[in-house]
Amino acid sequence: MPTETPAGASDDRPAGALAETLAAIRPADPRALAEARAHQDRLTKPRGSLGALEDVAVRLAGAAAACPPPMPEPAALAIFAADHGVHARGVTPWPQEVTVQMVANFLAGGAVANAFAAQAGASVTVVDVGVAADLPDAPGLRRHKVAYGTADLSRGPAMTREQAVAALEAGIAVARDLVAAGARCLITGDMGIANTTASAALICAFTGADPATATGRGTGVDDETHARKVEVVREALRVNDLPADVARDAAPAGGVAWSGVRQEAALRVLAAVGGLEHAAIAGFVLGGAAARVPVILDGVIAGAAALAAAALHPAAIDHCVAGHRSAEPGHAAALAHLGLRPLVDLELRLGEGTGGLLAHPLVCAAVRVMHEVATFDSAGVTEKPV
Ligand SMILES: Cc1cc2ncn([C@H]3O[C@H](COP(=O)(O)O)[C@@H](O)[C@H]3O)c2cc1C
Ligand SMILES: O=C(O)c1cccnc1
Repeated sequence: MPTETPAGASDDRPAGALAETLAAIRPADPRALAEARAHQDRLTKPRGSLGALEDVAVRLAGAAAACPPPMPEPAALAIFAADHGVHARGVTPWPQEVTVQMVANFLAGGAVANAFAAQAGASVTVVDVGVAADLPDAPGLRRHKVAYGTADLSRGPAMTREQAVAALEAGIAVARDLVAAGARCLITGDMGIANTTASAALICAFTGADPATATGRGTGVDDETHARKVEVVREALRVNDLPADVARDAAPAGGVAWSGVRQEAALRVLAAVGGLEHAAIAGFVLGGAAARVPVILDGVIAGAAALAAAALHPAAIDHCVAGHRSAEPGHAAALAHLGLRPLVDLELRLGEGTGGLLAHPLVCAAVRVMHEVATFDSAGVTEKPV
């Protein structure tokens, strides 16, 4: 993995599917945004009375470059599964084999994500990007294994640059295929024991947050394990030479145009402290954005991955909706940095895509208003005097 990037060297820009996807991403369309805002104000309701749902509908109009935007259904959930070398540091009480066991559970339809997906009418695809075991064939399983888990991010880079790019491109391919199969809304999901540690490290590197504030209790670790987890995140940032100025390099700065240097910094951070599922989710976000299909982000793992996607191309976030805010403290930091307001806040701390799935009916309702609600003119309702 390159540790230094010659400034502006175009040869170091990502090539292949990643480069093509980045080149295809367009920011929110200003005309559709303005039209959607104006349309909201003509509907038979007091201005602003649908609160954050109005913002969601306007956001999706900008993303689709169409007013009203297409209904975001059917939805497709992709659960990206991978293992983590940092598991060896005792950052979670759960054995690593729970990752592969939960993959089997998803495929059998027995997880919370399956129940919520059934409720939302969403399809479920499980993607092996880096589970530390071989999986038998099963309907609904996609194989994109890049490695049998990452290396320990507290001892050195978790991935090589090539592995990070391969996982990004796996996520891009999954998004492309789900859209080709008819999905009009993508929902991110994850499974990977120990992945809240990698999430915290990514959030610190991309936002400059301190490990003590960004590192949470994940599946519910005790005080002693939490203290160790914070130290492991600190070590990861030190060992991988990721001080606060790396975050400045890699993070989107208010819509500033992206550059090869920024992309290299983003790839370096992602490879150093990310998981294979984080890279794949970042690619999934980029793939949805390139296809102008909205992406509902799940919890802290998705938030960390979206920071990587934003660093690769800030406009990708124009196509995202934050499904919920997880109980993990780093998630709030990630959402604030991305400028995203979560739709649901139910103290969930599960992952798998559960928070994204719960938000899907809200996103649909917000868009349906744009399609079906009468205007003051069409319904003959008197507006309040100005
Ligand atoms: C049975 C079970 C099901 C899960 N489904 C999602 N996660 C969530 O918990 C894990 C992250 O927490 P930590 O960093 O503390 O290990 C991830 O696998 C995440 O998807 C689960 C965790 C468990 C144990
Ligand atoms: O925010 C999440 O998605 C989350 C939190 C704790 C454990 N697993 C996932």
